[in-house]
Amino acid sequence: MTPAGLPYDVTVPVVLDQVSVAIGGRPILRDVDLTVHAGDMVTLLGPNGSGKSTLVRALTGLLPVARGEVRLYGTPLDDFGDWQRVGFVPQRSTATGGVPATVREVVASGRVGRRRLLRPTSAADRRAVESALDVVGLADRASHGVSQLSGGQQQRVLIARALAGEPDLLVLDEPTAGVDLPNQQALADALRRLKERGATIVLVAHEIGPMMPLIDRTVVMRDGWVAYDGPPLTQEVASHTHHHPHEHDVPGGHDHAPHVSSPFDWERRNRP
Ligand SMILES: Nc1ncnc2c1ncn2[C@@H]1O[C@H](COP(=O)(O)OP(=O)(O)OP(=O)(O)O)[C@@H](O)[C@H]1O
Repeated sequence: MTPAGLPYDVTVPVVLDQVSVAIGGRPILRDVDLTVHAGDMVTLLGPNGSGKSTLVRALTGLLPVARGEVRLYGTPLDDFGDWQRVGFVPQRSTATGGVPATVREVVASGRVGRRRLLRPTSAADRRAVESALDVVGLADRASHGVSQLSGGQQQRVLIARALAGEPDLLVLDEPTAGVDLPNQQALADALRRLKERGATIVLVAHEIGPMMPLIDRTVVMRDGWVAYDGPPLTQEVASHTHHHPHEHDVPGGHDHAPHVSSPFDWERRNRP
């Protein structure tokens, strides 16, 4: 309920309302306001360490919120139970490493939220799995072990797993990091098909590449703030947010986001 006692709009997939997140007592997200409208594809850009992963982990309920509220489809996260509507593709490094499963098994695990408990897989489940494998171009590898695949192909397995769940909202955390152009193109094609079905997509990315034409809106994070929220940024402007390979070497405990001289500096909002 809103403060005025009215129900929230159930057609709006994502609302972050003044959300702050702290990790180990350190503020990571500060008073973030973000609304994602149904059917939109929104990309989150920003320098390394600016809080993009933290934001998507907070909105998928993987991280607790210190202040403010996250609502999915009009329901505060604490009360939200419709998780089968939400697909999440985590950063690759945290995913399939060492899992002795076949491609088809991993993709089929994406149907778990759609199946009734302890029921055998239905024809609809099998169709969704085969179609997802097809979309990411891995139908011919379905019985291979995931660990035999390249990094880019493993990433596509995770995407197929999310697609198999036929999500209304798909959240992807850097699916293109370290992925070659053909794999990026395959991902863009998969996302286009999902979008044509009316799905809402939130994408954390450093490289936009072939996904640029699909994007409805860009949000740029800086130091845990929303620095820009508006029309899609051109590749040229987006390139100001490039990875700096040595940032991970900087000891923690202070903000290591590099200074980026770009339009975001003067378009920044939400500063105290
Ligand atoms: N588990 C954690 N423990 C301590 N600090 C963390 C943790 N996760 C994230 N952080 C810190 O939070 C800040 C934001 O990290 P986050 O991963 O959200 O940024 P990002 O914009 O997604 O960066 P990247 O491009 O590296 O993925 C960083 O300073 C990071 O060091």
